[in-house]
Amino acid sequence: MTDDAIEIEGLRVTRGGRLVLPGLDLRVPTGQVVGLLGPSGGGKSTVMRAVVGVQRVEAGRVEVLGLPAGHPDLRHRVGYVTQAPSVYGDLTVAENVVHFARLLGVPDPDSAAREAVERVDLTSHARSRTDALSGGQRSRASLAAALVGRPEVLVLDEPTVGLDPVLRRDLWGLFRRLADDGVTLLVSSHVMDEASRCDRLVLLREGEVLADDTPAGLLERTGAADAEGAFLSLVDEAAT
Ligand SMILES: Nc1ncnc2c1ncn2[C@@H]1O[C@H](COP(=O)(O)OP(=O)(O)OP(=O)(O)O)[C@@H](O)[C@H]1O
Repeated sequence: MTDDAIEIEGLRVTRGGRLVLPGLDLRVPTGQVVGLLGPSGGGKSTVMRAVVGVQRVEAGRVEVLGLPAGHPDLRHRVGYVTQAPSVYGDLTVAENVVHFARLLGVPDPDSAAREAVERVDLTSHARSRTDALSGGQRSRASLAAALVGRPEVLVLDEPTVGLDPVLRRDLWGLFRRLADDGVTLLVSSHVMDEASRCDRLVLLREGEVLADDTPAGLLERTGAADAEGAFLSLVDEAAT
């Protein structure tokens, strides 16, 4: 048994003829919130796709909960929310989440769905069709669909895009509560001020890990005042 929920070694991925990840090593400790940060196109989504087992990989090892990524036994244990909402527009929020609960074989789909909708703070919109929601509400509906199976690992690709500061704060509060319950979260973002909410930060640029540290450790190492400053200092350091 390992303390790492996700273990990546030597991951090499080419997409569209371009080498996106030349040989990535990464460990995500169980029960932590790990932020995957970095500029657009740096490979964050590609790493997440590899973790959920939907990315064709050229070389390397990706293990989740001690099993190869994408293993059928992981289907119920790993939740994934992409940048594109993954709910049916012609169903209500509640209907969508109940549908996913049934697909996952959750014992009491109605009450599990109610709880998941409540967790993402969408109870007041439970009876609204998701195509009538705002972008931020739709992405929270997708998150409820991912939460309903009570996954042990949650992979969230830019979950706070399009959310106002209050909802962003609330969502990070939810991530923290989930981690306190033992869930492991890998969360990507390019909003650097969200970095302080994470237990660990992985700064990814052009497929390379520039840093993998605690927020405090990162600031100490770079002497920067915030994550953005730390990131820029590491980019400069890498260029020299
Ligand atoms: N469907 C695709 N086909 C070919 N190449 C792709 C595809 N999707 C992404 N790429 C390439 O892979 C590289 C990494 O993309 P990726 O989406 O992993 O980055 P990212 O860090 O998640 O970016 P963003 O923050 O914009 O989502 C980019 O250079 C991109 O052009």
